[in-house]
Amino acid sequence: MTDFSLADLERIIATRARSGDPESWTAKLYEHGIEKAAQKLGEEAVETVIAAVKGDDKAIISESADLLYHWLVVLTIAGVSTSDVMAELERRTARSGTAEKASRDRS
Ligand SMILES: N=c1c2ncn([C@@H]3O[C@H](COP(=O)(O)OP(=O)(O)OP(=O)(O)O)[C@@H](O)[C@H]3O)c2ncn1[C@@H]1O[C@H](COP(=O)(O)O)[C@@H](O)[C@H]1O
Repeated sequence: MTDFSLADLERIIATRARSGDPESWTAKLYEHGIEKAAQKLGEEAVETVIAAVKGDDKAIISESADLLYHWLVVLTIAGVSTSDVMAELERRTARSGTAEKASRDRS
């Protein structure tokens, strides 16, 4: 069990993104812009899917960490915060996913 949260990593990423440190992967992605960061996010998503399909728990953990890190970098560059996403997820707790999909299919 750990106390480390996505909000903690989000704060680290925000600082590192603007650090200008040549050793920082976060700064490198930030300087390249949203397309490069989004491309890395997509690659890590695919690697997570492959790990899941293989049933490789160790790889699922490692690829999920890569995925969440790159997701946070994309959010940072886009100027969207995790609390915006959490507010949307909280809003969705009011009804089930299948009910939500059914309401969209009717409209
Ligand atoms: N959590 C991460 C994190 N996860 C992944 N990565 C980097 O993301 C890059 C992924 O690149 P690649 O796709 O080439 O790597 P890969 O997928 O492992 O390689 P392949 O499987 O494709 O061969 C690597 O350089 C990883 O080191 C991360 N870089 C940084 N962080 C966090 O961000 C903080 C700041 O990092 P810097 O900005 O680098 O100082 C760190 O202290 C960490 O807390």
